[in-house]
Amino acid sequence: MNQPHAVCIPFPAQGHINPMLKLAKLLHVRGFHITFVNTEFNHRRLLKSRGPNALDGLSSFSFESIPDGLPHPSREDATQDIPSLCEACKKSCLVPFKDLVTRLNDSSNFPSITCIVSDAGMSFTHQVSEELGIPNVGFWTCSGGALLAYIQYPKLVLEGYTPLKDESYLTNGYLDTIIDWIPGMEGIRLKNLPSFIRAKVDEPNYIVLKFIVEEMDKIHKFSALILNTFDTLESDVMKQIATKFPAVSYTIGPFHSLLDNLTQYNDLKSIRSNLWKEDTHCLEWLDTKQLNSVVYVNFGSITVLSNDQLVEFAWGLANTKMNFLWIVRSDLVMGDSAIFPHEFLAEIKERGLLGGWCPQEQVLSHPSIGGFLTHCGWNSTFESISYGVPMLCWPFFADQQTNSWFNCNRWGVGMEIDSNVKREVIEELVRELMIGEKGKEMKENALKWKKLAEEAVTSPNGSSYMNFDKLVREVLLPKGSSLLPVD
Ligand SMILES: O=c1ccn([C@@H]2O[C@H](COP(=O)(O)OP(=O)(O)O[C@H]3O[C@H](CO)[C@@H](O)[C@H](O)[C@H]3O)[C@@H](O)[C@H]2O)c(=O)[nH]1
Repeated sequence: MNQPHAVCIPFPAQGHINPMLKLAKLLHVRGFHITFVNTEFNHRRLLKSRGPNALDGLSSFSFESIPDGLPHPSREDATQDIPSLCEACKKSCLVPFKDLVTRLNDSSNFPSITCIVSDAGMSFTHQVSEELGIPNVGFWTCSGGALLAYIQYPKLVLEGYTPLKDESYLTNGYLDTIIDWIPGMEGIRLKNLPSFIRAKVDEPNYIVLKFIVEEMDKIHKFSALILNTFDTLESDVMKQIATKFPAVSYTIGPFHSLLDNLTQYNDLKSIRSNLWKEDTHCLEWLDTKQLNSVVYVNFGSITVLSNDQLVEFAWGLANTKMNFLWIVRSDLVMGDSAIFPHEFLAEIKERGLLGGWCPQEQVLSHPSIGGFLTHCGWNSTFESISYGVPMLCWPFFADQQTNSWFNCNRWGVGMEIDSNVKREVIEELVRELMIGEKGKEMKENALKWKKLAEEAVTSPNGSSYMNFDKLVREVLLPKGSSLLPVD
């Protein structure tokens, strides 16, 4: 069998699994046999949310799982603790991953493995790649801007900007310091860099800070780096990134639009990666609403709120008297389930819909959605940009602060909410987003980016379309392998 075979391994969290699955589908459409590797915990969750046969039935696209090394969690429907996951993946995944790759390679049921496509945060895959002689291509799931920011971390540590010495640095104006030595990100402040900059040595985020510094040190080992972004959106940043890496970076986003343009993709549509059960009733509800009249609220898969914050958001939204769809994940509220005041539930009856998890791309592309109140995870940000939806940004952690800065300061599609959330501010900003002058301007900019995103994935000259073709031919495909034509 000389079919090329890619083993795709995401970092085990929703915001990494989703784009990796899309990348795997893109490769499958080009003729690759795919093995997609989840952790056992996430594999179980997928089968629970999508049904026991959800991952069967497609030839040349199989799912495998490896243990993550963490103790059995108290709940199966919640995101695992991120610092613990970072440590566990580093310690526990190498051996089972190597065993899996060896077993697949020795089996006559599968074509030989021709490349590993690894999340850039799963650097143990380098050892497997080196020992078994299989090329390893990295997938960076955040924006180019976030990559450029994270590349600065070793220098920020060396020069004493981080970890913070004590609590007082969070409030004494220190985080407003402008960092003027990152070309491509002029004007950015410490507080707009990925949030781990705020870590103190005695807190869990320091584990993530250390993890990132170590991973950044190894990122140059990948034979190429893939990004879910497009050239015109991040041209300055991508020019800087090109000077930092010997390996070429391939910007091939938006993945979902590139996929939608490929007719062979239809066969793959049933494979989805949501770890929570999707509620599609919201789409029918959206059908009953007018054009651009609904605020969509979703904080992704990791953000947690205190119940007080939840209540401030709730009343802020209710007081606008506007329609809204709010996805309240079962683990959104810290340590408990969400408790909404009865008066709030009565007040929003006709115009507010609460759900547990939704098909986000279908929601964002629905004509009744006028704005998105988001935590600015890169997938949500990029999906919003590519569907032409302006944003109200409440960055929670990681790269979200940086994405919010780009939304508000470079792309003209966002306004930021202070982390100390107050209902009056939410009410005012939601109104501005939906019916204000600034909102109109942001909508126009978002539609401009949507058009540019569509151009990027269009055959034959779109930058992402061409980059994907180059990635397959120049990096992923071994010499002499067959390649399916793209339509
Ligand atoms: O109800 C929902 C909520 C989310 N999603 C999808 O889930 C993904 C969520 O990803 P993202 O918006 O990036 O948020 P997080 O889950 O928080 O993502 C993590 O991973 C991202 C990529 O590395 C980082 O940018 C974030 O900061 C990090 O928190 C997206 O594809 C959404 O379309 C749904 O389909 N339905």
